[in-house]
Amino acid sequence: MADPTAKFQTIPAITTELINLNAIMHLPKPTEAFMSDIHGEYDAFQHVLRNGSGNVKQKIRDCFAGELNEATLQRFAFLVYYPEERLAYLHQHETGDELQQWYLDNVQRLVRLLAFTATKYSRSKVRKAMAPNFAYITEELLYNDDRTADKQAYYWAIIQHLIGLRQVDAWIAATCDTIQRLTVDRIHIVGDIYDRGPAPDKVVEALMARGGVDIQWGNHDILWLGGAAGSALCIANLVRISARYNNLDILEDTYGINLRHLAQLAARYYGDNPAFRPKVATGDELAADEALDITRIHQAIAIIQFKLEGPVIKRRPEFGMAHRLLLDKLDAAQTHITLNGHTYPIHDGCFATVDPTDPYALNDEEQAVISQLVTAFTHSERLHRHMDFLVSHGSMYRRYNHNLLIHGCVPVDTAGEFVGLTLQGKTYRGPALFDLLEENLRTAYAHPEQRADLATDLLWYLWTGPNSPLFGKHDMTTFERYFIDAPETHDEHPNPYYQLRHSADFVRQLLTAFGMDPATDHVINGHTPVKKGKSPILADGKMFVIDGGFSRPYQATTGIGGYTLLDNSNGMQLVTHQPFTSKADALAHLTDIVSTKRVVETEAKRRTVAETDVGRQLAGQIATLEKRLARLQGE
Ligand SMILES: O=P(O)(O)OC[C@H]1O[C@](O)(COP(=O)(O)O)[C@@H](O)[C@@H]1O
Ligand SMILES: [Mn+2]
Repeated sequence: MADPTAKFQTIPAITTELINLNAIMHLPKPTEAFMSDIHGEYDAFQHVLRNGSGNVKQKIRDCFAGELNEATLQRFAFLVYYPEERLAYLHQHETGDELQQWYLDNVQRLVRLLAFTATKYSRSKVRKAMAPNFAYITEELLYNDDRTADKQAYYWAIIQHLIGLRQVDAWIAATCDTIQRLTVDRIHIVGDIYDRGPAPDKVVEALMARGGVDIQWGNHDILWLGGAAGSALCIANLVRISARYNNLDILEDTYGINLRHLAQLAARYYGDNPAFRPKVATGDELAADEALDITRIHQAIAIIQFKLEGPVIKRRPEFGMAHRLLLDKLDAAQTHITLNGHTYPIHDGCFATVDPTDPYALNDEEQAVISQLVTAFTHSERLHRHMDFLVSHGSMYRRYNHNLLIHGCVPVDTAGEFVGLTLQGKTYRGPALFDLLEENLRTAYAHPEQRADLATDLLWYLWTGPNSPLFGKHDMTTFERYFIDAPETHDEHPNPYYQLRHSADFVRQLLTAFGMDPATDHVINGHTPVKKGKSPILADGKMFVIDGGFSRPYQATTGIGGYTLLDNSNGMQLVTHQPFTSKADALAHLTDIVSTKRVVETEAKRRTVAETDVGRQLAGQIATLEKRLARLQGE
């Protein structure tokens, strides 16, 4: 990276920058928000993003203490969250003088709220959070006090002009956006944006527009990255999940992946099958023929998936997955399967294309379908735009200030020793395992034309491998869950990590191994929904698990609508969100999803920028500039 101090070479320039940097070091640490397992629930995610996990309302309360009644406060809060929608509503209901007064009141309020949220930041940072077109006007409003008599006329003239020139709505929308950005400075997504819910693409678009975002890849995100990287197995898995959750239109409409060939194959070989009917949210009933089409596709792609697993498992003995070869354990009639010495009946079998003498061979039509899908995935421009963002802003784990972020787990044995993957005689475990997998992911993504190389196979390993940090279980028993009743075959055997992470000693060891401070730092995980009645705070507050069920199908398990963890200058808080009904509902009734905030760690002294990773970088710049200044002064 270019040296940020390079442009300061004269005594006055260096002095000014030193004053600026030293001032920034004393500002309070900006707020970070952590969310995970969004699983395509765009509306709920947007709501949380827009209300700053409840922080925007708190800022309004603090800024206007005693001035606004509850109803006005609520309306004003919704203006900040959804300016476009609230302005459209306003234009339908107010005209003339009333409208004029509304603008005067609300523009003034927004300026005050903006000033209030901006106090934590340097002027230059605030400017960067503004829409460039309005930066000049907004700064004039922000840094002029409307209460001093001679400024008042000037201030009001700007507001009147904004109204007169019909720019006021655009200014309001831009300013609300700035307030949202300043309320939460950095957003960490701890994995699983994709699968199960309706609009992961929109979640990615929103994150791209927002900036100040980093992502830890989740196992579901890997499927889509893998798809763009040309992994047939990742594609088969994600198409299967999209069919299962009635989300195939994301593929067709959003990413331009043509499913016609798959649908034709499916119609030829498969009929209705209760095990493969799509899961549909209550109220979203499907027409019978549509449900049947999806049920057929679901079977066709599941069988392609099980077939594709064979050659990869066989060519990668180092993955240790030979026990996942299942199609060859079916009997000749394909009505029973023998696993670990037990024979189980198969229900809802759909093996019309499986040749008992060569069960992993794709027939010609299946081969054509999967080749066409791979071509479509590797050529989808929109998918690549989204995956480029996930790759450039994402990683396998991240150390950020006092937190270590990991979607799933760090694979260990029951004694808590790191375990991993042995490739060409070398075993990768702990941080080295993460680094190996990340390096290969980047290689695979950069070379979508290579489809059977180790890097591409490792993408699938990330999804389902026994020592994948993103999966965290020994087996993914998809086949057994579709076809076998016996519940013992459905066990997926979580890694011992999930027991051990309750112990503060274990978490301290992890932190040390990842180069963090075991005394002050924390681990943040997503991935495993926190069941009703269980706490997301483990290991004496050193470990947080924030998969709270943004994913609607999992809300019955968690009983809530999601968590956000906040880390600000005063400490850490856990916000619990109630299930979100719909955006229309929220807007019609101005209902926030009720959130409770629990303080989980309080700082004795307000933390400043100096105590953050950015602060450490700034300290380096200060040292460089001080040396340069001393040299110039000595000359
Ligand atoms: O709820 P479904 O659709 O049956 O999915 C269950 C499958 O999803 C997994 O839990 C992986 O997905 P998650 O990362 O969301 O946990 C598998 O371990 C399991 O086999
Ligand atoms: Mn996950």
